[in-house]
Amino acid sequence: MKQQEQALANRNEKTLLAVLNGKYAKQPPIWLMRQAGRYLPEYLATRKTAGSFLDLCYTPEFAVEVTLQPIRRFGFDAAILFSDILVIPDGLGQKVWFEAGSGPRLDALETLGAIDRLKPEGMTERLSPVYEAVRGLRAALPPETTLIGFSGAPWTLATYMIEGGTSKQFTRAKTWAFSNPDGFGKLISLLEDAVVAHLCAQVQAGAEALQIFDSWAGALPPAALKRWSLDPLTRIVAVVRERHPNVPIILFPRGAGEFYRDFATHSGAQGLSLDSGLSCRWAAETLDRNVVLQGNLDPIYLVAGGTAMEEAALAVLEELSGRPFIFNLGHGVVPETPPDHVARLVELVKGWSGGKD
Ligand SMILES: Cc1c2[nH]c(c1CCC(=O)O)Cc1[nH]c(c(CCC(=O)O)c1C)Cc1[nH]c(c(CCC(=O)O)c1C)Cc1[nH]c(c(C)c1CCC(=O)O)C2
Repeated sequence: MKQQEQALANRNEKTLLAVLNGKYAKQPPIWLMRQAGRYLPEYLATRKTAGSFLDLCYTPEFAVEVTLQPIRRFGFDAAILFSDILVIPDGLGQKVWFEAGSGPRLDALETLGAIDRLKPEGMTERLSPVYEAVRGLRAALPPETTLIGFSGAPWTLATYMIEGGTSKQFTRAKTWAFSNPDGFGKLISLLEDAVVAHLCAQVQAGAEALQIFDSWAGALPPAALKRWSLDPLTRIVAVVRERHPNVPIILFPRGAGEFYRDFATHSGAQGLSLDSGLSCRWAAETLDRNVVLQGNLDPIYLVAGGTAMEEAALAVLEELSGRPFIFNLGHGVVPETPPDHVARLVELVKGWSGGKD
């Protein structure tokens, strides 16, 4: 191939997809959880025009715009659809709203009987603006940028639905799970189907890779973590992969600790997103080499910036880059993050030359 054509082909190759399919890249691709959001002045401006947070999620034109903002600014290798995990309960007919300062609020499920009032039929129709945004993004994104669709995991969604919002102890959700596992299992099973439907609809609209967030996996003790996080996610991966064998799936079982080993060997996922609590060296040495690792800089290093951030990012690169790897944070970008620090991080990862040939 002539040099010019080769350069063009390389430019159009989606590095992140190639890595998720097991290809080693000397320089790892980079994207960040919550790369769109309140740390960007342009997000705050769009947010003001859009009305409520859910209006922003459900207006394809605005959702496309805020998804593209961090791509324009930083040239990340992937765009993650701008939406929220709580569109699933909203689409199931449970009331969801966002209050400034106190995070998401839901009309909590008070009894197991409330599960029967959820409306799984018609959910994807109600969420059609989300899929419309995915379609718009595929048309708007540069050819080298991978489009990631996402969903919350059944356990994490169940915590919000039962607690009525964010929780510290998860007393109500865990009490249901521990004292009436059969009844609680009905909710998890309904959510498994909803997650599969939501992910497949995103793929049909053009999502090229998927990430499932189990943000509160770490709140469960071992036997419950297996039953309510690992097992449902394994079933979801199997069904989605059967329908869409070429779409890689990344799981993020935040706080799952040594269970990351089981996620690597048993879930069937192509990628595993590491939280910041895990040692990169431990992960590199322990986790099955068939799974692509993603992570895991502590997001507060991005607030600190300077040499502290640079040294921590280099340590992640050095310890994880010997295998197919995607640079990311261990959790989402926080609103206090100066955008300049993000620019510096991207420059550092893109300019890194320590990877093995
Ligand atoms: C648990 C969870 C939620 N939402 C999400 C998770 C899983 C990841 C994680 O653990 O953080 C996932 C999520 N939420 C959002 C995205 C968009 C894509 C991206 O990552 O850029 C994604 C992938 C936008 C958002 N979701 C939310 C915002 C802030 C809302 C605003 O603009 O006022 C954004 C940009 C609101 C939200 N939504 C949720 C919470 C707890 C909050 C309030 C906390 C906060 O304010 O950061 C639920």
